[in-house]
Amino acid sequence: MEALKLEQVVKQYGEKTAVNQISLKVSEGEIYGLLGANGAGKTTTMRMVLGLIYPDEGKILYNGKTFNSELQRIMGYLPEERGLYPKVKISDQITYLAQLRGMSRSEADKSLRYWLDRFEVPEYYNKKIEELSKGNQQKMGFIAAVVHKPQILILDEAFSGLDPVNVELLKDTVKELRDQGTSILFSTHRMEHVEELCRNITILDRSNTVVQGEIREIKKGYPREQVLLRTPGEVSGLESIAGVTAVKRQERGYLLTISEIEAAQRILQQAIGQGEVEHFEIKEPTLNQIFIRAVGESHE
Ligand SMILES: Nc1ncnc2c1ncn2[C@@H]1O[C@H](COP(=O)(O)OP(=O)(O)OP(=O)(O)O)[C@@H](O)[C@H]1O
Repeated sequence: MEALKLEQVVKQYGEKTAVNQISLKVSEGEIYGLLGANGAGKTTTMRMVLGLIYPDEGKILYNGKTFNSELQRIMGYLPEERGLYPKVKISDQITYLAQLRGMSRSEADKSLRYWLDRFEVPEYYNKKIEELSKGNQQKMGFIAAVVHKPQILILDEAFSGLDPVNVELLKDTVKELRDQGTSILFSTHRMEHVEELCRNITILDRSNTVVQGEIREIKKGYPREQVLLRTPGEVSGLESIAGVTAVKRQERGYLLTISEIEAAQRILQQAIGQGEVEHFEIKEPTLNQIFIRAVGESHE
């Protein structure tokens, strides 16, 4: 049974449909990517899952059951905008939040100390949020979302404002939580993070689902139209090969765009005919390219 299941969920704000019939399933121990352009309906969907707002139509099921207030104990949320109070001591507010979600004071304190140690900032225990940098505030928001060991974790732009070292730290943490069985609904505009973390995704565009499924399968449905060629020297005549529509010179070779897969063999032959080939690759489309294409197409 899925930890989280949305069936044909609709949310209206007056005349405006913010989310139009979204359906998706998140298994136990899965990171599920919820993607979309600005205003596509991601935050609205997450807020419905959290029970902060109610769907106008459709169903949301948690381990097969509909929402009840007890469920708040098993859910954790890192909102896109910071949700912690700037002037309250970190230990006070995070242990308070954990207690609201069913932990005892001492369990909450132990869990907070574990996370502060894990992020190598035990000294933040006595600090206020306003005393921290933006990135470190984001890390405290993350701790507030996971301190009570939620089974369902909702992360809205979890890595925004973090430097590359902290992005890696949080990514590793998210993977670890997944491996421990947490079901994670993950929203971001950074496609490379989705490629690394998620198996299944939904791409929303202006409240509608435009792409859905396993990333590996989705990619098979898009043509492979880029060829990477690395050669020590120059290769002439690439532009005039049949099926080649663009040639970009790169640091150590070329990135070519092709309109038919047969053009790839012709490129390879042309390059071999003129000397050594260090690397040749027909690239599968990136999620970034798929996103731009899917969202672009739905606007046409
Ligand atoms: N409280 C509200 N009242 C009226 N309209 C709303 C409300 N909240 C969201 N909307 C509208 O619903 C649509 C979806 O918004 P939502 O915040 O879910 O998008 P999003 O995908 O999270 O966008 P972003 O990537 O910019 O965070 C938008 O058109 C937004 O203007």
